[in-house]
Amino acid sequence: MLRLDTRYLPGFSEALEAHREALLRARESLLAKRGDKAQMLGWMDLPEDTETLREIRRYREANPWVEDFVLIGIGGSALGPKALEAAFNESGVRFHYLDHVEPEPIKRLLRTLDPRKTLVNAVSKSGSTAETLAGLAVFLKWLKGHLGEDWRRHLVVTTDPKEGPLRAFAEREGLKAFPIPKEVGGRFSVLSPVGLLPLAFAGADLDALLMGARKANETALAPLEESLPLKTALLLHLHRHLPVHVFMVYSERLSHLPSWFVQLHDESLGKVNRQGQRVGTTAVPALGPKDQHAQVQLFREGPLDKLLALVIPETPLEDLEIPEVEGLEAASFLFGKSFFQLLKAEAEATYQALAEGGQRVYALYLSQVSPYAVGWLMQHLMWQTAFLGELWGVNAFDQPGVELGKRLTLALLRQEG
Ligand SMILES: O=P(O)(O)OC[C@H]1O[C@](O)(CO)[C@@H](O)[C@@H]1O
Repeated sequence: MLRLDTRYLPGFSEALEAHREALLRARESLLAKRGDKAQMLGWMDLPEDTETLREIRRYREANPWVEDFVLIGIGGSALGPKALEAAFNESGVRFHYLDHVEPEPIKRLLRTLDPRKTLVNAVSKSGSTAETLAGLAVFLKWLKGHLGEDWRRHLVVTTDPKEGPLRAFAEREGLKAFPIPKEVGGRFSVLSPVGLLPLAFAGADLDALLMGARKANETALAPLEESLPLKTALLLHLHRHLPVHVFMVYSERLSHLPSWFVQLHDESLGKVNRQGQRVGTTAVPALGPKDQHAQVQLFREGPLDKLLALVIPETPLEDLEIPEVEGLEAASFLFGKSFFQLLKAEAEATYQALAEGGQRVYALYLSQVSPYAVGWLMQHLMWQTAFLGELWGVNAFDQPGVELGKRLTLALLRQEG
């Protein structure tokens, strides 16, 4: 269950009414593009795709020997799986992410892994991302060197169904390859095989995850008063003059979720709009309660240039009591209380303190940090982003601004010979 709380933003119901027409128009114009594959709206249908889920499960069952799972991918090809696996790994399979190009940690990882127990998953929608291909090349050499002809069983690819160098390579070598539907972009791909394959190896409850995402789809299409993503899109729209959007999550298990959201929000919405104006707000990741001891001072007394969203769980899956300690009476207010009580008190106190400090802040309450609720939350945030794209007059599904950096990197490498 996901619930929006706007208690510190009086006048929100009136604003919702005042923007009714604009919001419904934004939704209509988004949905009108749904049939056109080039519009990249395939993420809306991923929660219904039970066929792919079955195939992923079959593959997982056929490979019970996996103890280490190396995901080579970057951006949308790694952030979603990382966020969910960190929260819901039940299997004990160890996950390693090659979403960087720093040589030392790669060499350290290779020294610790047993190739016979390692499955490498190269993930790239385009199939041509430099960081990913570099990592793949190193792991390929390592697998071949240790396993000889058996290396193919240890490499699985997730990429475009037909195009790109990675697809061509998988076909040439006869590798197992899962498709990322053409009409699904990287940062919207967490519920495609990009996320589902690693999560199957993590033993996460994929049915619940997809069920939660379907619930988000239902609320996205609901009448305005019940349409959670239209409401949160409006909150961001009303505050678009504030340059910073803090996304603060009160869950250690969800510590990677803010980074996933940052890519989704920034890469989708930070653009030149159809009128030639630069638009977008800068998402800042934050984790409670850790960032109470790092960023909250700034959030509370620094510039009033932020809209903050706090994600707060309402109940724990398991709780832990804080026992009494003799001689530590200074902490007696904690004794007999539970860790979740402490977490909740800190979240609520910060929520209030930020509002009283004059910041614009709202909360998204998660019934529990469960696959169902988090699947709902992630799909909800994708809808929010898509609606904002309509409201801000940008294409939320492309990323023209990253191309120049890629071209310059290639030019530099060529110059160096
Ligand atoms: O999945 P790919 O094609 O390797 O791309 C990785 C990332 O690079 C980008 O294209 C640019 O940052 C992202 O949109 C994407 O998630």
